Amino acid sequence: MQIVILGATGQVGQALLSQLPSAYRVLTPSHSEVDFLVPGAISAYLDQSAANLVINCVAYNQVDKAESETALAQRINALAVEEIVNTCARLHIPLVHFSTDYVFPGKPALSTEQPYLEAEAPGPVNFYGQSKYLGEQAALSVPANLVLRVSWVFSEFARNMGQQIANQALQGKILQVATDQFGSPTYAGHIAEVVWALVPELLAGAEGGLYHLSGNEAVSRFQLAQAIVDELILQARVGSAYALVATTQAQWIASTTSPIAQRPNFSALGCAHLAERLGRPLKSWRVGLAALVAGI
Ligand SMILES: NC(=O)C1=CN([C@@H]2O[C@H](COP(=O)(O)OP(=O)(O)OC[C@H]3O[C@@H](n4cnc5c(N)ncnc54)[C@H](OP(=O)(O)O)[C@@H]3O)[C@@H](O)[C@H]2O)C=CC1
Ligand SMILES: Cc1cn([C@H]2C[C@H](O)[C@@H](COP(=O)(O)OP(=O)(O)O[C@H]3O[C@@H](C)C(=O)[C@@H](O)[C@H]3O)O2)c(=O)[nH]c1=O
Repeated sequence: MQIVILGATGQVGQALLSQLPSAYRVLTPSHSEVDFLVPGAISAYLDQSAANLVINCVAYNQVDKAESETALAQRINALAVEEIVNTCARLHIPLVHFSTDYVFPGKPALSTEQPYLEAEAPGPVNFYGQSKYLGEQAALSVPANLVLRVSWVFSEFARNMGQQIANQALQGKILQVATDQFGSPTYAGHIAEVVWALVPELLAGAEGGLYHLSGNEAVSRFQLAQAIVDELILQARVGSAYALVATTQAQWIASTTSPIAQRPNFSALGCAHLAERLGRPLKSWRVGLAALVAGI
């Protein structure tokens, strides 16, 4: 079986490759080989690929910049996804695609809120979320396609918020982190595990659908950063006296000079639906902390 992974240099792409089951041959075209900004490039590549399944990890992920670079975000997160969906449908092969918690407007910033379920109405509050919403809806127009909404992804691969926090702490910088934004962190290695568990069903013709996939626990940005610092201390990478400074989103926005997009206050994802399909509970995001820190 031949699988095409688009965006294999990103953190989810690298996690998928690091756990690639030996049963599959994989093609990983580079950004320049299949540039999502070039209409027709994706279909031309997939047409000659002899793929049995496509996994799309490409995204325009810069939440703040997306507010001004709307055409770029729209092209990569929505229009290019439509092109993948149409090509996969014509070739009669399934697509695995990723969406985000930022399709939701957010609930009040309280750790006691119930995580979002798939049945709840989206309503993005920023352009990144809006473009991802259009992309996921295009993918879901074909029943064979699987869309996994993931959130606050971190890993030992590529650039991500977890690495940013760890690097700043390692440099001894004072790190101010918001206590009033809640979400569910997701370890990219766990995303890969789940994808490879579901691929055999998809290849056998099972329906895809929409599922939430996260580390199954709502925490604040501050709690996530604290967990990373605790791991740095545990691995003796920073001294035990290192302390984070609690802040609020409003203070964080006020302290930055560049324009900031609005973000949901609480966007944790509830994963019971996916756990049922997998026949096992989702793993905690905390399983990825040791790998994150060891990789820096
Ligand atoms: N990161 C996060 O916190 C979250 C991510 N997601 C979703 O998960 C999925 C995977 O994200 P993640 O792995 O973090 O993303 P990354 O930002 O780590 O990787 C993005 C990938 O897209 C590629 N890419 C960017 N622009 C183009 C283009 N014009 N043409 C072709 N390739 C391009 C990059 O290639 P190169 O590096 O070579 O330029 C890279 O391989 C995405 O759908 C994302 O929206 C959802 C929620 C949270
Ligand atoms: C870097 C930093 C962030 N923050 C807080 C404030 C702000 O709300 C939020 C922004 O951080 P980031 O820019 O890293 O996060 P952001 O880019 O908004 O992260 C999102 O990325 C996209 C791709 C997704 O799909 C989402 O699931 C989510 O992971 O974190 C701090 O409080 N202190 C800091 O030093």
